[in-house]
Amino acid sequence: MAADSTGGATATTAGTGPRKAAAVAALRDVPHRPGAPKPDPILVVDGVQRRFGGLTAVDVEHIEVQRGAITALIGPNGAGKTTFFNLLTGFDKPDEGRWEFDGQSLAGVPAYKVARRGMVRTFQLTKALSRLTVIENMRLGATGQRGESLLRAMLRPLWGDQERAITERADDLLRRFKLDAKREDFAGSLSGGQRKLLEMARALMVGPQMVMLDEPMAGVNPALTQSLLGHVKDLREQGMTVLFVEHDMDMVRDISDWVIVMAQGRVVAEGPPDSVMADPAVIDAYLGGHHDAPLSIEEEDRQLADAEAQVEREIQAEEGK
Ligand SMILES: Nc1ncnc2c1ncn2[C@@H]1O[C@H](COP(=O)(O)OP(=O)(O)OP(=O)(O)O)[C@@H](O)[C@H]1O
Repeated sequence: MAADSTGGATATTAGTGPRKAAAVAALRDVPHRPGAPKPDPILVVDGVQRRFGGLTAVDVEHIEVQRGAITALIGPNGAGKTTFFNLLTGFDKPDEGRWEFDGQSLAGVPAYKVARRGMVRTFQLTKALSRLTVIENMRLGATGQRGESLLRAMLRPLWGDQERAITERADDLLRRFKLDAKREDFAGSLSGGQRKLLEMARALMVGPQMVMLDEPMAGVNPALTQSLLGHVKDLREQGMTVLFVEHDMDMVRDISDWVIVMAQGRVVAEGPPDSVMADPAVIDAYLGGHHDAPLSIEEEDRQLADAEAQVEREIQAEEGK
C-alpha cells in the first residue's frame, strides 16, 4: 500500500505516535548482529560491492531494512555510506550484487525509475537548483529526477490536469513544511535548515514508500533542529520507511528505531541505538576515533588508565636513566 505522503497538516513534534511503538515492537526480537533478518523487510540487499580502482568502497554481504521503521546508517568518514545510498537508488552502479525493494529487483534500474517505484533519496541543492525557485524545485521532484541536464525537460510546460495536480501537491507539501511563504523565492536564498526541508519536501513529490535522507541535520541551525526531527518522525507516522545517513549522534539516538554501522565498506554492527552506541567495539573502532559519539564512562576510565600507565612508564624510564 502506498504511504500517504501529503497527509498530516503539521509535523508531530513529539513524533511518538502508534507507528513508533509498532516499529519498536517489530524489532524487539531481532538479533543485534550484522545482516540480521527483519520480520517485514521492505529492502533486502545481497552481496553489493563497489570498487574504485583498488579500493573496495562498499562490500555489503546482507542488509534488511524493516518496513515502517526509521533506520540510521552510521560509520566513520569514508565508510561507504554515501556510495551505498547512490548504488541503491540508481545513481551509481555496483560491480556486483542485487537488492530488492518491496519484492522487486532494483539492480540496473535508473534513478528516476527507482524514485517512481517508491524509493527516493534526498540530494543536496546544487548550484543549478539554487537558481530555481522553491516551487520549480518541487516540480522537478515530481519527475523523480535530479540534475542540470533535466532542468530543460522540467521547464517544458506540462499539460492542464497533470500540471494542476503536481502544483496542488507541491503547494500542500510547501504548507506542511512551512515553506509556502518562500514559494517564489530562489532556493539559493533559503537558510541551511530551510534547504533541508525543501530537499525533504521535494523527495515527497513522488509519493514514496521509502525515503533515504543523506545527512538531514548537516548545516541546520539549532532553531530548526526540532522541526526537522519532527518532520522525519512524521514520515514514519504516515507509514513511510526512513533510512538516513547522519553524523549527528544525538539525532541518531533521538529518532532511530534501528542502527546499522558501516566501516570500510562493510556492515560491522546492528541494533537499537542505545545498544549499538554502548558497544565499546563500535565506539572504539569506528566512532571514537573521530568523536562522533560520546565515550561511555567505562571507555573514558579505560583511556584514562591507559594514559596514566603510559605517563608512569615514562617517569620510571626517566628515573632509571
Ligand atoms: N567516485 C569516486 N571515485 C573514487 N573513490 C571514491 C569515489 N566515491 C567515493 N570514493 C571513496 O570510497 C570510499 C567511501 O566513500 P563514501 O563517500 O561513500 O563514504 P561515507 O561513509 O559516505 O563518508 P562520509 O561520512 O565522509 O560522507 C572513500 O574512501 C572515498 O574516498
